[in-house]
Formats: sequence, structure tokens, C-alpha cells
Amino acid sequence: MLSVRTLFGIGTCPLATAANIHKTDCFNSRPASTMAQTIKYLGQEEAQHIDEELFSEYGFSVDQLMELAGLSCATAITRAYPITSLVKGRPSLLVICGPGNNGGDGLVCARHLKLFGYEPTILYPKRPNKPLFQGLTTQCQKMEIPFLTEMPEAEVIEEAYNLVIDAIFGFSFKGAVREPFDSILDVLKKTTVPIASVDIPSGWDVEQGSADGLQPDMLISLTAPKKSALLFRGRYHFLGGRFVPPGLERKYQLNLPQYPGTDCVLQL
Ligand SMILES: NC(=O)C1=CN([C@@H]2O[C@H](COP(=O)(O)OP(=O)(O)OC[C@H]3O[C@@H](n4cnc5c(N)ncnc54)[C@H](O)[C@@H]3O)[C@@H](O)[C@H]2O)[C@@H](O)CC1
Ligand SMILES: [K+]
Repeated sequence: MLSVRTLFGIGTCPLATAANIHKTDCFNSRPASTMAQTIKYLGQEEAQHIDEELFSEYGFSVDQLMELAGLSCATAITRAYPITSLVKGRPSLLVICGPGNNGGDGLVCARHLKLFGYEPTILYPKRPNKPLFQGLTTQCQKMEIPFLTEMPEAEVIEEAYNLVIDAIFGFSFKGAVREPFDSILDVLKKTTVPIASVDIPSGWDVEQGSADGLQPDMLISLTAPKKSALLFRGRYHFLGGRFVPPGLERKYQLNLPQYPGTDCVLQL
């Protein structure tokens, strides 16, 4: 059956215009694609094991995979929210980065989005004292991406930004959210600006989700979706992180779909 998306393509759907991009459910009846049915949804421990093996057995470095993950996120965002579809006069985005590697993906994503013509602003309240994150921060500063010193109020976000990119927590998140991220997530829950979450909607249990948590408009699952992604109800679910070696895919029976051509993302 032909879906609206098939007919018009993302960004050219007649309903996804500048006037209604905020939460308009243009693609509410998302087709249950065969790919999404067969792909494996990972538990928290499994995701962490895959992560460790990529570094220990397969010889990757963190910054290498982070670069590919962040590029995937930026690419997926350009597909779902092309600059021409944005409601504000400027293509402004707010990227909120957390204290771990999910936050690192956010920094890389912001840098690529700037190169793609968007105007990202970063909030990075807890910065690890490690060369990797210091380097990524410097790169963003040299790209002339502004950093905020505090979380804006929900009304200010609505006024100033087209989209919030949530790169706060990924698959290592556990337990109750600690400050300052608790207050940050409270503000995000109040705003109607669409949210694009990197790997996992922040604050969600990696496997069980969160009934009263964030409800992002977009989710970019990295490597493979996590179990909580089955509860995602937003418009756009993309897969990114096209770096999984075949042996690792076989071992964990990931059943990853074929990425089209040279693309680094795929819509599920
Ligand atoms: N193997 C992969 O698939 C890859 C994963 N990457 C990214 O790395 C992420 C995982 O990164 P990490 O393992 O560093 O972990 P996260 O980025 O998920 O978070 C860990 C950080 O969050 C803090 N934290 C955890 N629970 C908290 C709570 N309840 N309240 C406040 N702070 C809390 C921890 O103290 C730690 O600083 C993935 O989700 C993905 O975004 C990519 O960078 C590269 C490839
Ligand atoms: K996230």
C-alpha cells in the first residue's frame, strides 16, 4: 500500500509546511515496515556488550564511531526537518549534550549541522575532563557555534528554536535523573518545539521507556534500536551508525536492514 511518505517523500509532504511543522502528525499512520519488524531491539546489557566489543575485538576507537554516529544524526535531521520546512526566520536549533558519549554524539551532530547550513546552539552543562570531549567542544567553538550557560525557559525555546536535539543520555542511563538534567528534562517536557532524540529519549528506561517522560518527534537509533524504541510514537524513526562489521551483526543476530546505496541513515 502506498503511504503518504512514499508518494511525497519526507519534507515534501504537503502537510509538513513551515506553518505546521510543530507536532503536526503528517505521517501518523506510519507503515509497519517489514524492516522494522525483523530488526532486533536491544536490551541495555546487550547494547553495552556490543559497544565494548566494537572497541576491544574490532579495533575501533570511540572518536571514530562517535563521528559516524553524530554524522548519522545530522543527516537524519536534514531528512526529517529540511531547512526549507523550518518555521522560524533562521534555521536555529538547540542541541543539549549530556555527560557521556551520547553528549559527544550531540557535539559531533551540531558541528555537521552547522556545515549543513543550520544554526545550532549548544547547552553542555556537565563536561567530562577528557581530551575527546575537550577536543569536540573546541571544534564546535571554532565552528562559531554558541554555547549557552544555562537552560532557557520553555517559552524562550519556543520563541527561538525550530528543533531541540536531545543528546543527554543514551544506553548507559540508569535510575532517577540527577540534576541539572532533571530540571532540563522538565523544561523539555513543557515545550511544544519538536524534539529529536539521539539513540534513546533521555530519561527513558532503556528497555521500558517512560510513560510520563519526553515524547520526541524523532528518534535516531544508533547501531540498532533499543527495546524502548518499540514505545516511540513520534513521526520519524531513523537508524544510523552504519559501521557494524558482519561478524558482530551475526553474533548478536541484529538483522540490520540494508542501508540504501551510500547512505549513512535509513528510516524505519
Ligand atoms: N556502540 C555504539 O553503538 C556507539 C554508541 N555511541 C553513543 O554512546 C552512548 C552511550 O554512551 P555512554 O555509555 O557514555 O553513556 P550515556 O551517554 O548514555 O550516559 C552516561 C553518562 O550519564 C550519566 N548518568 C547515567 N544515569 C544518570 C542519571 N540517572 N542521572 C544523571 N546522570 C546519569 C553517567 O554518569 C554518565 O556520565 C550511546 O547511547 C550512543 O549515543 C556512539 O558515540 C558511538 C557508537
Ligand atoms: K538521548
